[in-house]
This record gives sequence, structure tokens and C-alpha cells, in this order.
Amino acid sequence: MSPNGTGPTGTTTHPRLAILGGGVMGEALLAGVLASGWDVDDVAVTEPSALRANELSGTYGVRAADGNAKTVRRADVVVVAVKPKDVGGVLAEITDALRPGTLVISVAAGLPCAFYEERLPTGAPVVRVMPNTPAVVGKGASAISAGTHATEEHLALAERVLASTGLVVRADEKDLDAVTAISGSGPAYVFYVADAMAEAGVLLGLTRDRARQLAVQTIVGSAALLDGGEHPVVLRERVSSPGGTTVAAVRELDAHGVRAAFLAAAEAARDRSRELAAEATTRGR
Ligand SMILES: NC(=O)C1=CN([C@@H]2O[C@H](COP(=O)(O)OP(=O)(O)OC[C@H]3O[C@@H](n4cnc5c(N)ncnc54)[C@H](OP(=O)(O)O)[C@@H]3O)[C@@H](O)[C@H]2O)C=CC1
Ligand SMILES: O=C(O)[C@@H]1CCC=N1
Repeated sequence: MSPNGTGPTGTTTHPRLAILGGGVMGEALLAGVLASGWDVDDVAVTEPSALRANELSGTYGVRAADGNAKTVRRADVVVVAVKPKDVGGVLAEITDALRPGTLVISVAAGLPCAFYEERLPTGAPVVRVMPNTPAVVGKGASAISAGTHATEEHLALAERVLASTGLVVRADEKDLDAVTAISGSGPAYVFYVADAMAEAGVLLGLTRDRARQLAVQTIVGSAALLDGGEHPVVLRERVSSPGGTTVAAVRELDAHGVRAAFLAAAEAARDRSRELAAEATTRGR
């Protein structure tokens, strides 16, 4: 088969994928590629816990019983989806088993392509990706960046894998920590707002269930409006009747520094992303 997608008979084929680490993000990617037509025989996942491996193979029908080295041997694309602190150990396990030309995709926060290139065989193509958890429902946002030896073809292959989980954009690697702070961690900010809105409803006397239902549907509906392409400020102004309730509420959000808190939160996430790289490097020495 060709990793580019066309088999000898003209049928669509998929590159053989190995996902190392079947946690939250590994499972999200697994669900995404299978939902977009990858054959279960072309996808394998690895996990140190036999319980978790059984759960993944039971749910998705993919192979999850083999170790990292054995799994990467038959892969065209290897996705490293373990925690940043575990990446060095995983690379040490797989470096001798990788076939020349196998694309290594990293989703680990903070770790630059150079971290992989220093630990993998010379010339190994690496693409760094920052995805997010809405990938599990095909609504993810991923930014991808090429390492030194990744060609346009490798980037296109990474795009093909990630496109099965939602939007994919290309970014300079220098921007990946910022991307991590906005779209990588971003779903947590939205869930935080949903929880805070529901709590506010309870404060005003709504039942907890009703408050959560209304808060969640408000976010889902608002996201659909945003998805229509209109600017967030225009949409907010449309809700804000002159002299009405919304401007009174937004004034309080401003007075309590909510906007400034988002800016500070993003800086903290970006800085933590950089620290994760430094910690992984120190650990790997
Ligand atoms: N969660 C998110 O929203 C996002 C996460 N990421 C990145 O994705 C990566 C994974 O994060 P996340 O999924 O949240 O973390 P999880 O802890 O949920 O998943 C990591 C998985 O890797 C397993 N693992 C540990 N060591 C190995 C090994 N040697 N070989 C194979 N598997 C191993 C872990 O098993 P065990 O638990 O038994 O150790 C765990 O199941 C991180 O690098 C993170 O930065 C990127 C974008 C968003
Ligand atoms: O919190 C984290 O470190 C990971 C990376 C982005 C989202 N989750």
C-alpha cells in the first residue's frame, strides 16, 4: 500500500498507524481515525496497563497487546501520545525498531521536534502536533509543525491523520507553546466557564440539573453561531440590548478582571509548556 492513500486497485488505503499511549489523547485520535474510515487492522495502540489495553481493544477492535517496539515495526506512522516526562523512555524503546522513513508524530505538550531528532535515528521525519480533546467527536483543532527532516509529503500525511479528528492548521514551531495555551488547553477553559455559569444559576435559585442544562445548551448554541463565522464581538453585541441585562453582566466580568485572567492563564500555560520541555530534557540526560 501507499501511505499516500491509493492502493493498487485504486481503492483508498490508509497508512498503518501505531499510537503509543492509549490515554485521553491517544484514545481521542484512535476514535477519530476509525470514525473516518481507517481499518482496525491498520491501527494499533500500546499501553503499559493490560486492563487499559483490553479496554481499548474491546471497545475499538484494534490490536493493543504488543509492546512499543513490536508495534512500531509494522507502522508507517507512529503517534507518540504519552506524557511529556515519558517520551524519552518511549523513544529509547522504539529507536532501533523504527523502519527508515517512518513518520513520527508527537502530540506531547512542550517537546520540540529537536527532542525527538536527538533521540531517533539520523534523518527521522518528525511532525509536532498540538491537538485537543474535541478530537474525540471530530471537532478537534490541531496545529502541526514540521521537524528538520519532515518533507511536504510528511506534513500532508500528518494532516491526513489529524484531519480525521477535525480542523488542522500549519504553524511555525515557535508558536506551538502559544497554540497549546489556546486550543490545546482551551477546552478546559470552556468547561470551566460552563461550570461557573451553572453554579451562578444555582446561586440564583435554579436546580443544579436545570442550571447545568441551560448553561451547556447556551455554550453549544453559541459555539454554533461562532462556527457560522461571525466575529465574537458582533455576536456579543447582538445579545447586549441597550440599557439591558447583558451589559450589566459584562461590566461585572470586566470589573472582576475576567478578560485579564484569560490573558494571564494563557501566559501560564505557555510558560508551563516550555517548562515541560526543560523537565523532559533534564530527565532524559
Ligand atoms: N489531554 C489533552 O487534552 C491533551 C494532551 N496532549 C498531550 O498528549 C499526551 C498524552 O496526554 P493524555 O492523553 O492527557 O495523558 P494520559 O495520561 O491520559 O495518557 C498517557 C497514556 O500513556 C500511557 N503510557 C505511559 N507510559 C507508556 C509507555 N512507555 N508506552 C505506552 N504507553 C504509555 C499511560 O499509561 P499509565 O497511565 O498506565 O501510565 C497513559 O494511558 C501528553 O504528552 C499531552 O501533553 C496534547 C493535547 C491535548
Ligand atoms: O494539560 C496539558 O498539559 C495537556 C496539553 C494541552 C492540554 N492538555
